[in-house]
Amino acid sequence: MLKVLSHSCQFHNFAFPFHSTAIRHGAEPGTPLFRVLSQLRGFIRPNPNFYRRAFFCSESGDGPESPSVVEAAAAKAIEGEPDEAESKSSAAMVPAVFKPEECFTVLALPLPHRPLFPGFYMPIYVKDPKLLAALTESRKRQAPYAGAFLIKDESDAGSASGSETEKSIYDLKGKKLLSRLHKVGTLAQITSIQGDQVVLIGHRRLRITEMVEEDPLTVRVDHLKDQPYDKDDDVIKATSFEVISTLRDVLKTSSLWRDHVQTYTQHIGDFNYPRLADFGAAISGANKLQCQQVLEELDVLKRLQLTLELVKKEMEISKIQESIAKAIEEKISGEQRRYLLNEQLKAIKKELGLETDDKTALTAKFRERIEPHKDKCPPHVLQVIEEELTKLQLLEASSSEFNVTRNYLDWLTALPWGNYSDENFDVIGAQKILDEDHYGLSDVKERILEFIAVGKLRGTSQGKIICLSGPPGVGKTSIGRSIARALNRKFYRFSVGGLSDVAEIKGHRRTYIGAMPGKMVQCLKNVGTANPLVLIDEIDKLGRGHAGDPASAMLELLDPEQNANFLDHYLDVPIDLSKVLFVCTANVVEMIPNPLLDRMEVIAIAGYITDEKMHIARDYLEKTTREACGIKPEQVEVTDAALLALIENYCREAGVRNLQKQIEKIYRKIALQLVRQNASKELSTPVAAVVDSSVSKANASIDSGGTLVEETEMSLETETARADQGAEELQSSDDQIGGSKDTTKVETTDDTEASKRVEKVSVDESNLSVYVGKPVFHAERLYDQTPVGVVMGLAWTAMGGSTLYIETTLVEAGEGKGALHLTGQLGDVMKESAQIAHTLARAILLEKDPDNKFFADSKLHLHVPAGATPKDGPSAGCTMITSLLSLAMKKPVKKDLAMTGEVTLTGKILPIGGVKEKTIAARRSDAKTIIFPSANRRDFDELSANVKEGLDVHFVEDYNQIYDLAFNDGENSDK
Ligand SMILES: Nc1ncnc2c1ncn2[C@@H]1O[C@H](COP(=O)(O)OP(=O)(O)OP(=O)(O)O)[C@@H](O)[C@H]1O
Repeated sequence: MLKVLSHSCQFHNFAFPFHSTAIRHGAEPGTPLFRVLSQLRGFIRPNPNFYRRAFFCSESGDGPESPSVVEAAAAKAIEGEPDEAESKSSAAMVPAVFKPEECFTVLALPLPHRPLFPGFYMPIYVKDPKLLAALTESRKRQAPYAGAFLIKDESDAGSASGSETEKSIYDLKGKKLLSRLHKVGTLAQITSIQGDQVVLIGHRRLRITEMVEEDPLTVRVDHLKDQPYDKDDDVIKATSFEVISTLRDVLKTSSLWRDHVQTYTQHIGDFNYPRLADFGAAISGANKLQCQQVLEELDVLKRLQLTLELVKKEMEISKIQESIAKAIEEKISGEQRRYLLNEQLKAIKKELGLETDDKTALTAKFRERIEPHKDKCPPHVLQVIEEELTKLQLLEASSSEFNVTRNYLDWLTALPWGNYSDENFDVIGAQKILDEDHYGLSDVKERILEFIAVGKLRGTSQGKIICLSGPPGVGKTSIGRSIARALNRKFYRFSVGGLSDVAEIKGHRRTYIGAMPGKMVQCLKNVGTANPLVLIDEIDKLGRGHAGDPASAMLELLDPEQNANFLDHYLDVPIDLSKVLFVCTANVVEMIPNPLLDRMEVIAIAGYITDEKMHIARDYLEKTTREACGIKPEQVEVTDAALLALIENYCREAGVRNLQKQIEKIYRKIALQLVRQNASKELSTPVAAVVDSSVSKANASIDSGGTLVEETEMSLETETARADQGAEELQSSDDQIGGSKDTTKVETTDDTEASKRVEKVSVDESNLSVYVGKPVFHAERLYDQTPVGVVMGLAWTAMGGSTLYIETTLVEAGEGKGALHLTGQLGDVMKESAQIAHTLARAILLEKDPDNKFFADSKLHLHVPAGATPKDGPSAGCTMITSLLSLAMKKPVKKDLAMTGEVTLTGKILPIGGVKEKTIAARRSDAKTIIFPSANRRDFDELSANVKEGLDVHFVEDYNQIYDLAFNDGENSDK
């Protein structure tokens, strides 16, 4: 059994003394071939191991070396001495003293990978003990020769892998094995046998003629001789030079070959053309069949040509190899360079103190941040910060845990621990600020001033929860901002409308990816002080949470008992929120969760009456809008009549947001008008002229345009044309906006500079619709004098108070037909209230007029407009009774009467809510007499004088009093 040691025909270096004699034989110095080979030697660097290199063996076999020397060299190679292993594939050249030409019967050694070329070493493994014994025997008999033959590929496909070929070859014997061997092989000298390892040296070409013995396979052979050739043949010379020059080219790029060539040129004495061909083929990486072809070729020229083909291919490969190596080297060296430079830069920066490494820089940053607050910062927080900083140092900078810790420290150190803004305890100054920002709202302002006064006396202020409730646009949010200004606290606002995730308030746990602290921690970081004013908007619209209850979380946040140690899930250290002043806003107090409401100080802002709105519009909204639009006060005049019309016909709601929008609309239009005027004037001459109100601005422009042409004597027609065009544009804009020419005045005052000329736009009742469109509200009042069966009631909505009419008519009359039909989107409570009213009205009528069977015999229809608006509540009870009685008695109620109050079955009048809103609504509808339950007297008394002014208000306990007021003009009423 054979196992080949090296896969390609690799040549091991063997320690062997150099033959200076070798150079004496062979190519003569001075011949061209010699010169080329000498040049080739020039590529070879001097090698200190040179004298220990191995050589080719001399084909003639008449060299001076004994087999024992060769054996020693082979043994060394097999043992793998370091200097020799370095050039495993170098060639070997061994002189021999035997007479191989006498060997005609040899043991056949199959070579699975490559043929053995004459002059080359090849170590193989012989696994077949019989063959090994025969080889050992023949060596002992001083005939240490065998035939080495390449194995043919099975089916010549060459697809079988090396190990498969070996396996199948091991099983073959005799003829079968013979048929698998190439007929041409090499006579190999057995130089050493160690265990199953046999080192062969190729000597001469053989051809198998017949089989002599089957096991081990022994064959009879012919010795092949190269065909005679002419040494001076030009073609042979040229081909061999080409082989040499190609080898030289390969040498330039491939260090692998250097050793081969070095060895070869050292043995230049043995040089001849056939040997050159063998050498080229043997050291090329060509496949075994191509090598076998070279081996079988006896025509020297052809052999050289075949070899040339192989070395050329080798050169191409080596070029590719070189470019690959170069590319990789460039890449690696580029990266290395970059890395090195970066490291150097870091080191330099560190040395200069410009930068420390990431972790140190981070730690320093956090320490620096906490340093100023260190004495004010609670010890437990300092401890956590220290622990986290230590942890940060231990963590790998690229780990996710590092990022989590860094973010956590970022939050923890960014909070204003113990950092409070200096509070303002100056009551007078605070009042000034509050008055500056808002008109009226005396309740709220008073409460804030009380708060400041307490703070001043105590020397410190305690966090409180104030809840501002009221319809939209009454200034709840803006007063919150103003309170913060008055108290000199930082302001932070967040809305909790629809909030359903507790994490928004309490933060996420740090374990979640993308975890964030809650709103309150964000607020503290944002404002940078621990005592801000936090406005929590829309607390009545707090969502119902699916995971956790936001209301309870809000409770923990707001409750002064609990929030001194508020625990955010993310921060995980208690925060003191007791110094924070919370102001909440709500539209409907009833919607606020009870435990929260319980802890709040509710201040209701009911809405504004016309008079208040006038003040707000004039002194606040107009001013801010004017500034926002960049208009000077002298450029515009909005008359009182226009404002009143705006409030009464366009903005009837309780708040002033809509009023603000309308004023903005007016001012925007004025701004456009002014800019257009200026634009057209730039085309014409600015001239000092006071234009009469009846003269249009367009004409003024045209006049001035004309003057310009005259004065400057510019006969440019185009200029005039442009002025004309400008005038036309202006005319059209006047038509749109100015409406009547008398109402929009343009005044041009002669100031020092022409640019300071002022035009005044006036807005009054007559041209208001040009700015804000047609009136939205015509009249809330449906009837001038309410007919029989109709009574004005008063209602409260989240948008403020409003008047509503209760209308009752007779559907049909007939004995026993008494019934009541209700319409107007009434809720259950209101329906019940209507039933009570029906019953009570019947009882009262019976009492007042026992013969009147109206209710018993009439089918009635009670309706509450507007039908599209859902209504509910018991406070229209007394209005319904009055409406029913009015119809029954066919008597209209007193003119300009409005009433509200819940009625019991016995006729008692119970209190209602929203007195202020209802009073304001009654005034808006021009009601002169109002009836309230007497229990609401206190509420009414608290109203400011301007709201109560000019109203005839009656407080009643019993329905009979209302009856008197409505039908008998109030003889017995209590005012
Ligand atoms: N009394 C007032 N004096 C001056 N300006 C006022 C007054 N009341 C309201 N405003 C102005 O009206 C506008 C609307 O007010 P704001 O937004 O505070 O209303 P709100 O009550 O918070 O409404 P919502 O309930 O819809 O949030 C603000 O520009 C505010 O300045």
